[in-house]
Amino acid sequence: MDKLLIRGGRRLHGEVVVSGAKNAALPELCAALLTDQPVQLRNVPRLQDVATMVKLIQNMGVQVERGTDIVRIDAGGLSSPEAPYELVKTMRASVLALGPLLARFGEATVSLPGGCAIGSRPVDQHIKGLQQMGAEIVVEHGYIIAKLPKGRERLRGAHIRTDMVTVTGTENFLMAATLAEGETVLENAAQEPEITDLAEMLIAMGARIEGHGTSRIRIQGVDRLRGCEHRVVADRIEAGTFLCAVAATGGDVLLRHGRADHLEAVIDKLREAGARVEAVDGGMRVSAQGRLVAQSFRTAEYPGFPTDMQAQFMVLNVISDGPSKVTETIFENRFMHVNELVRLGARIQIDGKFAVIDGVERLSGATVMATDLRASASLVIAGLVAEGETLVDRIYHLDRGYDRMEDKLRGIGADIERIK
Ligand SMILES: CC(=O)N[C@H]1[C@@H](OP(=O)(O)OP(=O)(O)OC[C@H]2O[C@@H](n3ccc(=O)[nH]c3=O)[C@H](O)[C@@H]2O)O[C@H](CO)[C@@H](O)[C@@H]1O
Ligand SMILES: C=C(OP(=O)(O)O)C(=O)O
Repeated sequence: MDKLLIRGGRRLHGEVVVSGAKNAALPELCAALLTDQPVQLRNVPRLQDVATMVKLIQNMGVQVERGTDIVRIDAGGLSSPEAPYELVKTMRASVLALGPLLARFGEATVSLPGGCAIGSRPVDQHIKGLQQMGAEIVVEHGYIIAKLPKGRERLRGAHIRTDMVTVTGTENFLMAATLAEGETVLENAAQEPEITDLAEMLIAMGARIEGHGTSRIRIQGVDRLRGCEHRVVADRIEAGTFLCAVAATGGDVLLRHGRADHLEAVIDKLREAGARVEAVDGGMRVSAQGRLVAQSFRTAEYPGFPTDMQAQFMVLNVISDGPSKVTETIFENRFMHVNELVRLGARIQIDGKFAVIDGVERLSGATVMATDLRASASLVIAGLVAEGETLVDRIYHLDRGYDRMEDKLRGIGADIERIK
């Protein structure tokens, strides 16, 4: 199992190119299932999750060609609308195949993603919404088995209001609705930039969508969609992770392609903490020196503070002046980095969804274990500031969602190496 060895204490300087967003590329690979024509995605990040999604759709009979950051998908010959457990178990986003398969083929069998480290993560809202669109769905033997009633050829438009804001739920409905009969209205829709990016891709395929990027999306179903070319939006969470890394170590880095307008909640907190972050031509620039001031925050749906940035920002609080309180409102079990940070010298108390942090003067390197994707990123940042050597174990979590993170960090001066 690969590990990362980090010798902390280096300031970061230079330029990093931000990759395409994992959370846009994954639904967009599934959106390609909506048409029998070729789709070309550019700026696709090189991640384990993308490789898993490619395997998943290839397993359905879809042709996929991969270049460095280009993926060509031809779902013209899709023969088996099924997502088996072996492929779904490592990646919850596989549930995104459900909406497109149902919409185009009138049937889909997708393994339940199951629980994962950060929380229970049910998909009840996905199922309820697709049922409202006329699908008959049973959950049997760990699989969501969905089909249209006899005599029906297409899903039908519906008015869907989910109990909570759900990102992949909104994406499933959005994709399903493009080929449904009539109008679908999504209320309480997620507003994440990845939803907007997916909607733009679908529009390029011929879909009729309005209101994406707001909490109310309207979709008029069309008979068929065509192929398209689409560039995946920059990964705001990868960019945010680098912002936190530079703020923690000190230094000055240009994040090429980074979108400051997608990270306002994080950037506001970084500025209040004492870092400089500015949007510049073609990206954003971050610089920091000396100790920062810890910032309390609570996670929320976009445009609030992203839960996917909670662990990384917490490291900043750990080594900044003053007490702070972090409230995790989206997932019930997303503080697993805390015990590992404590092993590096952090002072953090958890009480349910609250973490109370007392800034310390320094962290000291140790062996720590990554437990999920963003927890891994937070341990890497902690390793960059800790004195001595930090060994981050189980980085397969990190590889799920970061495109060559250690190469990018080394490129801006970090002392970090992968140990096989
Ligand atoms: C591939 C992808 O895009 N993943 C992102 C997506 O995950 P994902 O789409 O899985 O997260 P959701 O937005 O659906 O989850 C939000 C909350 O709703 C709950 N819920 C959701 C659906 C459902 O049917 N029932 C239910 O109870 C979840 O357990 C969670 O508490 O949004 C999360 C929240 O921003 C991010 O952390 C993930 O990185
Ligand atoms: C939780 C995350 O991803 P996923 O929904 O794919 O597990 C994440 O990207 O931080």
